[in-house]
Amino acid sequence: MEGVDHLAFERNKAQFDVDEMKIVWAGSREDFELSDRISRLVASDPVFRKDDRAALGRKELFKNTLRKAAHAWKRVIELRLSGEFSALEPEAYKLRAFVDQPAFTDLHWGMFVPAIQGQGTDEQQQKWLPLAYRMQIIGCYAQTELGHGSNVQGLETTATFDPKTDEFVIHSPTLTSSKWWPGGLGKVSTHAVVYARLIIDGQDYGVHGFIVQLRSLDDHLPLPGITIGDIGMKFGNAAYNTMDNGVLTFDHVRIPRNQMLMRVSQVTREGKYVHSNVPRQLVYGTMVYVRQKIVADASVALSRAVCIATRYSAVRRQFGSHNGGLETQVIDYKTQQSRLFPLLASAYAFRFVGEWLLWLYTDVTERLKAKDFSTLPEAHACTAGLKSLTTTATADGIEECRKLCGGHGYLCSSGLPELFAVYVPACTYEGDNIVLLLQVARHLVKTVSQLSTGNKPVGTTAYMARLEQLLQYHSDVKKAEDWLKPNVVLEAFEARAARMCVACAQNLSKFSNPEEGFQELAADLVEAAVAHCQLIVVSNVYALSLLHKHLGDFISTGCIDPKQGSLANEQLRNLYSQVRPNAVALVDAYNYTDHYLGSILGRYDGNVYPKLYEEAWKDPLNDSIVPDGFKEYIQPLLKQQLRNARL
Ligand SMILES: CCCCCCCC/C=C\CCCCCCCCCCCCC/C=C/C(=O)SCCNC(=O)CCNC(=O)[C@H](O)C(C)(C)COP(=O)(O)OP(=O)(O)OC[C@H]1O[C@@H](n2cnc3c(N)ncnc32)[C@H](O)[C@@H]1OP(=O)(O)O
Ligand SMILES: Cc1cc2nc3c(=O)[nH]c(=O)nc-3n(C[C@H](O)[C@H](O)[C@H](O)COP(=O)(O)OP(=O)(O)OC[C@H]3O[C@@H](n4cnc5c(N)ncnc54)[C@H](O)[C@@H]3O)c2cc1C
Repeated sequence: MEGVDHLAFERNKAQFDVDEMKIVWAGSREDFELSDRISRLVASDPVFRKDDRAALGRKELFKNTLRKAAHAWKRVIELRLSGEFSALEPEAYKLRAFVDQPAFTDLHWGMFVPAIQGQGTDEQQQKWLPLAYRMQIIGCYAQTELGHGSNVQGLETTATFDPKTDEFVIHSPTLTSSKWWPGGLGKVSTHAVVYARLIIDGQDYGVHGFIVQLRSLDDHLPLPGITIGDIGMKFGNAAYNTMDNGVLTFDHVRIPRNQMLMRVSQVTREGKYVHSNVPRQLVYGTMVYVRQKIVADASVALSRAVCIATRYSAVRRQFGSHNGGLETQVIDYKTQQSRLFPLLASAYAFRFVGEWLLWLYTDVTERLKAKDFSTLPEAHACTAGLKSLTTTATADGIEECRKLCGGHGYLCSSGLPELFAVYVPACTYEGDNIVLLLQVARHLVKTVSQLSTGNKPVGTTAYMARLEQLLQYHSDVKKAEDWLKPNVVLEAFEARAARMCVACAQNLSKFSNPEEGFQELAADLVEAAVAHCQLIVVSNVYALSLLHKHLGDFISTGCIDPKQGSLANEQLRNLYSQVRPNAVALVDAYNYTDHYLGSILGRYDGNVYPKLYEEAWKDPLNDSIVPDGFKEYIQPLLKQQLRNARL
């Protein structure tokens, strides 16, 4: 049987309506139709070809990115995917997603524009946004420096107010204050939102955002006092090297006072600092916005990897042939199922949790407009925690999918090495995942400590209100099927998270200096934060494989006993058997084109071996039969061996 027939056979086994599931995955029929239309449009456009990326050098790769971005922008205008004075339409975002190549446009639309929208005054928005919307200026987000990324309060770039000229002087006082990493900065951006310490009359008012022009709009040369370049090759060959992450230093660069983003705080003509009656953390608002977007995107990256690994596992056969019959499909091995199916479930779970987080984010944004800041800590904790949880699981999941594809998974033509290399920095950018979990832990410990003062926990920490009950809880699971009841699973997760948080809070109270205690117990705090974030995912969807993976937590906190742990495992095995006939159909429901998947192993038609064989011959090394360098380096060796043999 050929790979093609394997997948057709698998598709016939499905026990649900794949077309209906496609709508569920997309979110609505309208979203499905939009994704379907845009993905086909991209796949059929030769400019958006991407199968040649792995063999391109950095310069060609970068120029190819500029070409794609310019072509994409042309399509956006032709298809009217962008309103003259409005932000991009969802179609444009879909186009970017299916073009599938990181570019300066991500930072322009994803951070520069949102920073002005969120932190600029109405007047500043009126001035800058129309230019940005038409891409007559191109911006980036210049926050991180050589010496500080996680610790935003530690940034060193200064913006000193000069009352004589009504300007700020932007300066990089040290080597470590060089801006380092911003995407789009290295070669493209004309402008940046630069984060710098505001200094007025010798006093330091902390980090604020400033709009700074970097390059001439005529000849693209850096403006006086500005030094810019690319920071160099990054992990993976093509991957994130399509992006010009940059370095930037300022030598006393002057900008008008009205280019400080002044929605949260202002500097008057007289040099008076005025802080509006809003939390200072609103300056971090762009990061919260992007963290939410990253969570929404995690399911996309993970589902791509799972789609490739599932289809290939159905095509691939090893061992088990009797009397010359077919060997076993590797998807039928229980070990393969126990590694693959939880990832398949996670991709769906992250899809739903991403939707939920979008709802939470939209809600907090509406409240902020009405000057209600009460849910900001919850929004910060949820975006930070779920960004950390989903990106870690997705990066690990992509790598696991590569291993699930055996040797062929290591080939670039499997699509998996590049997917991993592009995705893995998501664990670091927009907040290192451990640093973000510590922010969640801080929120949890605060919630626990406020319980005694009668403060009612809300949102995702509402379960803490039942602390007494959760501390007494012991699961009453008696048979494997009991683990199928959502409430049974949810209570176990709540009790585990609550107990881990309370244990941390109790241990912290033993320290006279809370900050010292927090440092000392950081590893436990991170685990408690993970337990809480997993609970958020579980309360939105699924769970048993997580329970099995973290069985130690559940048993050591006394929520369940070892017998109940093995019943969960038994139930998990039953579930794998139920997923098995539906696996290929479940990944078909993502509705990904072969262009988007970019993988021979994950081809929709399953025609893996002939295409792998064909692809190998396209490698530049196979352009000549005898390799370049043979005469200089190989032939002399061979001749020498011949001489030695004669001796
Ligand atoms: C080629 C094809 C092209 C196609 C083109 C098509 C055309 C275009 C079409 C479409 C384009 C589409 C575009 C797509 C958009 C895609 C977007 C995605 C882009 C992703 C790219 C990402 C690139 C990466 C960027 C970056 O990394 S930017 C830098 C990010 N940096 C960080 O995240 C730093 C992390 N550190 C911090 O956030 C903070 O320093 C901290 C760790 C939170 C600590 O801050 P600190 O002030 O020290 O606070 P604390 O003292 O710890 O806490 C005090 C207090 O504040 C609360 N807090 C902290 N943060 C927040 C917050 N954010 N909000 C609210 N509250 C906060 C904290 O809880 C404490 O509260 P309490 O006092 O109450 O305890
Ligand atoms: C591909 C990519 C694109 C990027 N794009 C941009 C951009 O467009 N604009 C921009 O401004 N920045 C950008 N960044 C920078 C990014 O935001 C930072 O790298 C990130 O916030 C992490 O900060 P750091 O590099 O200072 O890590 P560090 O904080 O130096 O982390 C190093 C190690 O220290 C640990 N650590 C740090 N602090 C603590 C703590 N308090 N407790 C325990 N452990 C700790 C971390 O967990 C990590 O293991 C980008 C980075 C990458 C990789």
